[in-house]
Amino acid sequence: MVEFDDAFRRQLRELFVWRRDVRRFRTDALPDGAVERLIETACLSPSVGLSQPWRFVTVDDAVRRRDVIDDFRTCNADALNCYSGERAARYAALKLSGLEQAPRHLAIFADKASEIGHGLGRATMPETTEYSVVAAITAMWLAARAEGIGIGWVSILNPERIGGVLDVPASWKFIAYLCIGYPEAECDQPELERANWEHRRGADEFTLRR
Ligand SMILES: Cc1cc2c(cc1C)N(C[C@H](O)[C@H](O)[C@H](O)COP(=O)(O)O)c1[nH]c(=O)[nH]c(=O)c1N2
Repeated sequence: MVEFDDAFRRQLRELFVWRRDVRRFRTDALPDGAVERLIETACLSPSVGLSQPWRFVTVDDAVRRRDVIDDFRTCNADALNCYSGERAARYAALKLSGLEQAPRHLAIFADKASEIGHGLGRATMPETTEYSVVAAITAMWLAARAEGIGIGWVSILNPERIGGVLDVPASWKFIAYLCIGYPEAECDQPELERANWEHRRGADEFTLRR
């Protein structure tokens, strides 16, 4: 049996504190196999019925990457139009993706048609397929940070267009597009907090007692 001591627990807590959503990447390449190793770790995550519905698409083709960046620009311009006044000015000043600089792009889908797991746990809650994929992404995010690798989750994208650009099966639901690379800097505070967009709140604010 493997046991974890207090020193490990303290370090694990630091890992959670220092994990960041990264938008500012160095452009130097990651070591060979780094992304593949992160995918392997992500595959250790819990999944409904052990269905392992995560599907990973590494995106290295320059044309496809450019199409994704163009889609981000379109979606981000549309998003800006949803704000007005001072909030719009603040939104416009945010950096909301590192798509241009990040050396690696990784798209992640949930396979809604997979029969792995034989439907266990999904009859009343089919959305647990997507939840399982998100659990894997969170694991990857933390595992990456433990190696000094940054991940930025980009959701300002059109899921249908991304599915088309990447030519994936129709049953794959788009979950996330990740930028992966070394961060320009490390920080223990969310970038959106530093930019005065929103602040991290304490657990009490989100906890009901019954
Ligand atoms: C599902 C989902 C989707 C997105 C994000 C996160 C998650 C969980 N985040 C990152 C988000 O802004 C960030 O996690 C919070 O601001 C908290 O910061 P840290 O992750 O603690 O650094 C994010 N960030 C960004 O700049 N562009 C984006 O499109 C998204 N989309």
